[in-house]
Amino acid sequence: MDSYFQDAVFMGEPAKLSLLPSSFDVQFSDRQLQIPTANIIAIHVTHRARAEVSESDSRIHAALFAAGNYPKDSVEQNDNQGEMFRLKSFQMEYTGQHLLPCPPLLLPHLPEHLRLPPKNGQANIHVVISTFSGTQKAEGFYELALKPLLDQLKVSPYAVHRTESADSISQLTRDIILPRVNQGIKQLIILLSGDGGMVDVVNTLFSEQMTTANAAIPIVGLIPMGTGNALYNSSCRPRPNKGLPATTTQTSGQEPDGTSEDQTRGLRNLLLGMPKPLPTFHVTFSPKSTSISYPASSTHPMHTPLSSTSPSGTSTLHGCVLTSWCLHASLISLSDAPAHRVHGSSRFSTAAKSLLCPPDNSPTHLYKGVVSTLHCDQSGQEIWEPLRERDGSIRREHMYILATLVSNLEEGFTVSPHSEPLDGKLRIVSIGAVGPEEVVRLLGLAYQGGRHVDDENGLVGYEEVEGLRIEFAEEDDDGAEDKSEMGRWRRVCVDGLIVECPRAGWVEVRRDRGRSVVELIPISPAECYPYAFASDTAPVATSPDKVPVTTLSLLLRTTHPDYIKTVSLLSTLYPFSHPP
Ligand SMILES: Nc1ncnc2c1ncn2[C@@H]1O[C@H](COP(=O)(O)OP(=O)(O)OP(=O)(O)O)[C@@H](O)[C@H]1O
Repeated sequence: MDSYFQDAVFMGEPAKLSLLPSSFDVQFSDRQLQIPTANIIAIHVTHRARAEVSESDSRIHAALFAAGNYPKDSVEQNDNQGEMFRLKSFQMEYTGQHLLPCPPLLLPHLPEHLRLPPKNGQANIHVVISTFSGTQKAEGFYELALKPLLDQLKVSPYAVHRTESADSISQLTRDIILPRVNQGIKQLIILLSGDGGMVDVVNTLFSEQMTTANAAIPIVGLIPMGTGNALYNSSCRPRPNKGLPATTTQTSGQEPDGTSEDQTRGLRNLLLGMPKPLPTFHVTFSPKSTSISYPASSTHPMHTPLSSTSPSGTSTLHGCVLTSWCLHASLISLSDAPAHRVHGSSRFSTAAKSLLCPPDNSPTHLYKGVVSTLHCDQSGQEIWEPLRERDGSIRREHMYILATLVSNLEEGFTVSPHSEPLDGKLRIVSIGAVGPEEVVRLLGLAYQGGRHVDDENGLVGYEEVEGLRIEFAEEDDDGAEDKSEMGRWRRVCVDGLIVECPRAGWVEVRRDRGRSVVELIPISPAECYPYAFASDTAPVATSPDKVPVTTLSLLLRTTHPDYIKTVSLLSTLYPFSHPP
């Protein structure tokens, strides 16, 4: 294989460096170190030498940050849930005229959003740790990976906020972020959470007054700490099934070698990505709709009336991921119930089982109502059209209804394969009255890169729409043992929030067309051009009076075979110091 080599000193020891599509290689005289490219956060130029550096002394100094996840008590575990992450730096120094040839990962200087100065003594970079998200790993990730990275990069002062209740992120947004937004002060929120944290930020900014002209929309850098992380998996990392261009360093016909992966959990995007407006939608609920939650102390759901500012009594929520009804909404709602929460991460499968094959042997529920989609014709005229059966009749029973702005609901579940990161297009996925085996088969195809939308039997509807309306024809479920669950078939999910509509109620979803309230740092340029590391890439020339010092940041995973290989080498050279 043709490759580019750079003579170097790596942690004080002579070595040859090369950066290939799949790995960063350090070749010592007696051994080799290989680090997967997927774990590289960035190569950071921290210093450029003065003009007095002579041509004969054109050494380039570099430091390498490495971070990895490892089991809590140094015990190897095989599931992702048990892993923790950490960051580590390595110093490199290399000679010659060229900077390490990896422009997509090169960070010549900190991006503007990490250089936001404090104002009146208050930091404008906020780290928000959602302590309950996912399997509660956000605090550990902050301490072991994010904090050391921010500190070593010497980013502007930042404030750290930890959630203490389900309302913490909304409160922070309302009390601290929003007033500064209105003063025109640019802020960065580094959000360690699942989709729920983003929904709280978005809804608070929509619900509170954002004075128009002067408002400075906050930027969000998302660090995925939730269960599904739909927004992150759709907009902030490349999809595994998306093909990448071949390069001269690849043997013809070879699949890309894991290079499309980004295992840095949002840290690479934070350093190398450019903020983009986050598309959103709004959902209007008929009067008397209630949000559903399960308080820790109770096995019964709590119904809280949605607030309404409309004279007609309707309520509005905003979202950036999805609105669903039928199986998806029931699944999210049921899996949150205490009876299923006790199953931990397998609560979704136990909830799915009880919905598809009810324990009392009753048939799988088919959801009753009329669902219409909204399109605009060429003159901008709005046209509502109900979903129909093949014979042209209006469809009145449904199994799966989901409108989404994103491609993936979790890493491997591609619900909307045509959705591109932040493209702002609302797409609906619909399945009519099919049995449990069929719906399992169809949704299984979504795990194969979204093949369900091309189902040969034409059972899956998939189209881009402007909006969606559901008119419920579900009566109360008299069979429900718990009377507070009687309206369960009229529950809708908006980005994880569950709302129950009254009998004969309705829901309407529309794309937001106005100004975004948040900018998201999406997929980084490094992900778009991962093969620019290849040998045919022209190295970045550096004149002798511009000698950069760089930092290479890596995130390593203990369970990845490459990591185990790498760490066994690294640990003999530079032992990790485990936290107390
Ligand atoms: N200290 C806390 N006490 C109570 N609730 C909290 C606390 N911290 C966070 N929460 C709530 O926990 C929920 C976490 O949701 P989030 O979406 O971040 O994670 P998730 O549901 O595990 O992941 P995803 O939505 O990606 O599947 C949010 O509703 C948040 O408000």
